[in-house]
Amino acid sequence: MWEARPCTQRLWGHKRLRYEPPFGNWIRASLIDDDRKNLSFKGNRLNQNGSPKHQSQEDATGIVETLALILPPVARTGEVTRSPSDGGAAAEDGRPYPLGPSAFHSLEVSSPSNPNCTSTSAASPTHGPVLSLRLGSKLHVVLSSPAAVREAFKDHDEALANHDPPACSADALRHNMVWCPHGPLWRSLRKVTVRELLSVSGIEAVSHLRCREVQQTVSGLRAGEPVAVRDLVFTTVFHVMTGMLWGVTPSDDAASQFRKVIQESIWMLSVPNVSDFFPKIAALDLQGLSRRMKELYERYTLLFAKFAEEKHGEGFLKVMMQVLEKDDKESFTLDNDKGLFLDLVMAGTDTSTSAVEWAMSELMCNPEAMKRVRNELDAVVGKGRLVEESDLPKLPYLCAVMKETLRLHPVIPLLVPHSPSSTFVLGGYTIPKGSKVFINVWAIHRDPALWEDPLQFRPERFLQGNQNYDFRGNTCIYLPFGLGRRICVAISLSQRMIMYMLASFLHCFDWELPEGHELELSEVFGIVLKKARPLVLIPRARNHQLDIRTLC
Ligand code: HEM
Repeated sequence: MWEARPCTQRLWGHKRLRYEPPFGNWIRASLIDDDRKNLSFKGNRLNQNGSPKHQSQEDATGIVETLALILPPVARTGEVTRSPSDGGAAAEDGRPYPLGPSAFHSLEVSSPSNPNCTSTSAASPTHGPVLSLRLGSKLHVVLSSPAAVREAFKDHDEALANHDPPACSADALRHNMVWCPHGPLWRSLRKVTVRELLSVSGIEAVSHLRCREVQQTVSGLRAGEPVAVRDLVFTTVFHVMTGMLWGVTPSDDAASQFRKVIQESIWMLSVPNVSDFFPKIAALDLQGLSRRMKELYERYTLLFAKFAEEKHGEGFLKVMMQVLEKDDKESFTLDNDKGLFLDLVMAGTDTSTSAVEWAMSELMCNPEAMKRVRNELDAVVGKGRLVEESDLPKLPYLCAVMKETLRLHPVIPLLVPHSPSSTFVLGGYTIPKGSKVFINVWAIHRDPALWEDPLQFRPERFLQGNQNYDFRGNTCIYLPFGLGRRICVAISLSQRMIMYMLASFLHCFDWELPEGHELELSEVFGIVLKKARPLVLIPRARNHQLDIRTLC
């Protein structure tokens, strides 16, 4: 009845479910359900002229319905509950209302790119801006319009201040910032991280580190030799992060072990886990993911101790040790430090890597934009020296390229799922405590009612200095870093790293595709939205007056 096909690859970007419990085949079979394959994320199609075409906002439902694909059919009640006006059951006194697509028909939002244009039902054309899916025993809610998101985070910010930790992270990752419940521990961790590491002065203090790593990467490139952009960027960001945190660039062996831990942990967070849909049987750990995550965490613990020993704690670790020693008001321990460091490397590497890979891909598809970036770089930096971080504020077009990339390819397309700590009413519908709330940023960023030509890569739209497009998510129209209390903690650092890497790559080299390679922009949907096929490019030396290889 079930036939194995590489459908899981398209959905989650992994070749197979590696940790297969006794129920492995059963779970895999459900991922490959033939009847539902049309609901899966389709990948980008080609235009008539052969250039890659982005998926339209109408395909946004694909993201949502992809959620429905991840459960075994027996458990998937799968209903998309409709509001009364769509024929759904009306709410009765005291009972939770069904969630439905018409909830926001009366709420209007205007578009910054097109002020005359208003969006009502906004981003999810098939099911509307608010919908619910019952997957297993857990209610999933997806918000797909700025109005819905604004009401949720304006009026119910506190209730939505918890992330919903995946079952496999149970023991291992609960000490860290991303999954820690909203409360004194989370506040302490966030406060110290921002104050000591990610404030303007904290970021400035380690600019030499970013400079060293980026220059080393650039000088290691050989003209004419193909490189996988993803690997190149991952290694650079990874070294920057470890340098910032431990004050040490790990030896090749330790780095490769740590990298495996990071990549495997990220992979596991994207694997559909039965325990997430049936929390009552989570203790059985049917897929062995919790056990595997625990093993990874133990491996990481050894590496953490090794790095700390090597340098007796420098970088952020040194600061955290001092805080631990002198400030007993802070309610965290060395375990929290350990969790926090893992968190920062995990949250920082894959996201920044994906953003740079997407930006390079888009620029390769859009020669006009590429030319404009080049001209800007040559005018500001010239040909006699390398880019420096202090050049970045003078590169507005490059900044617009980064913003447009994060619009079309938000690297965390549904944000980290939030879990209401109390039941609240949103647009007339009840969102129950303990449900799982996703914000469909991907759909909002492609809504034609909010963006002119939403599928076109047009960095110019960000050049008007419109405050609606800042990274704080205040207007709920542009939210690549999320919004509210759990907004990304590293917005400034990410901006710097992404722009600096792009500027250096594009200033030093011309890039071309290897012969026979086609440029395509298909996406793989997971916790991080990645390019389905890694981008491979060949650097060609530019007409510079400096020898890049002699720099480091
Ligand atoms: C392109 C780069 C990045 C993007 C697009 C991005 C995006 C996000 C998003 C969407 C969230 C969740 C917000 C929410 O749930 O509402 C988040 C949270 C977080 N990010 Fe980032 N991020 C990036 C880079 C980084 C980097 C470089 C670091 C670390 C140095 C980092 C650390 C974190 C942490 C710790 C959280 C959890 C914050 C909390 O729960 O309080 N991120 N990020």
